[in-house]
Amino acid sequence: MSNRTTNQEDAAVEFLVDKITNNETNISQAMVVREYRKIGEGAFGTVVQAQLHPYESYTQKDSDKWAGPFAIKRVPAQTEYKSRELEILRITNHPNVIKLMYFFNYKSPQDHKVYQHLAMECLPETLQLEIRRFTSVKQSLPLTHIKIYCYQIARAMLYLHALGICHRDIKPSNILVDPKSGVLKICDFGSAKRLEPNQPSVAYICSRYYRAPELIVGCTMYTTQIDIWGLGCVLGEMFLGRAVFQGSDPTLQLREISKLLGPPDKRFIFNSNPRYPGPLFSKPLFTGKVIDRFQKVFPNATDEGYDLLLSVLQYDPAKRATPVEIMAHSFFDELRSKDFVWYARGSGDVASPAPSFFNFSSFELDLIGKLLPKIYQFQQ
Ligand SMILES: Nc1ncnc2c1ncn2[C@@H]1O[C@H](COP(=O)(O)OP(=O)(O)OP(=O)(O)O)[C@@H](O)[C@H]1O
Repeated sequence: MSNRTTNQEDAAVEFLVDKITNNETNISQAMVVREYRKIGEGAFGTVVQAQLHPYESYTQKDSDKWAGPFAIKRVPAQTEYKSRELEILRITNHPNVIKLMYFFNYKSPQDHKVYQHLAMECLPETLQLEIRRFTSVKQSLPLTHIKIYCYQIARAMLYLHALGICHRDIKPSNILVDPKSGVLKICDFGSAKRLEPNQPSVAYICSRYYRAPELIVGCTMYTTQIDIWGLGCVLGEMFLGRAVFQGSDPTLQLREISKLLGPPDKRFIFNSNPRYPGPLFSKPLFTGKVIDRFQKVFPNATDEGYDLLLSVLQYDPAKRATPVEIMAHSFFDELRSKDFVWYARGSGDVASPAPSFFNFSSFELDLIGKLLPKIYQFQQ
């Protein structure tokens, strides 16, 4: 076959790649790639839906050997920044983290540049789209959906953070969901990094609305707790239907945060970055208690919801709840009930099977430790 052909029947593009590596077996072989739908476009790459076929049996056109569908992310190869994504996806293996199935490099016949391709399992939607679907009809996500999604984000973070991996770009468009099964997986490890203790990292990371306050003031010695701030922003967005802190420029982002949390403590700013040159926003922008402010901003969040939001949206990263504390929070007690039922979007009044929330690996059990009876209380 020619290197790149267009199949008229379904307008798919097919091309042969000499060496495609299976992430699980590490075995490489020649395969035909059939790309048939663009599903995402980011700052760095394109994501297409595709299938793969071993080249050796390719002539049996209608054989059942087409594997997929996969989501193939294509980014320019050999930039130090992007090679981390492959490195990280090669070592991660968790129900709430997107799984890498195959990877390969391929020289584009258009611009003759080499692109790295990551073929991942494909989920139907992003959390961003799911939130929008409800806001477009002036609703917010049902409370049970908010719980199952937030719990799975925390579970992914427990795993990633224990490996030292900080995602650094948590936001609803980097969270994939299957609204039929309720399964959630974190994707886009293009900004992720293994943080080493006492090693600085760039502060200019993470999308503006989801940036932790320490990043806004230029802290370079941050921890994986910046992802917990992102979780708090995503949780708030699920209640609200729109991003909670929408700063119109990077420094005004801190002002938006202070409208909900009150002014940042000067010590917090100094500890984050003693040379922070920006505005301190030390004047209170509302009167009354912070909890009253939360109740006003998130009228439908429930008492447990306020408590969880307050525990994660903390200026001081050391005071922010950890992933295991979040998983054990009473906000998720409904999920632990043996009578738990939920109704997937579009399922009418037919109850849907719940995703597996508690199928912990021994690695996770070690991390959970003493909190296991709290996380798993009603099922024992
Ligand atoms: N495994 C997947 N399954 C389904 N859709 C996916 C998958 N991976 C990515 N996408 C889609 O492609 C979009 C872009 O992917 P990704 O965020 O990894 O790329 P990016 O270039 O880093 O984007 P950005 O610059 O917006 O962060 C996602 O928002 C999502 O819509």
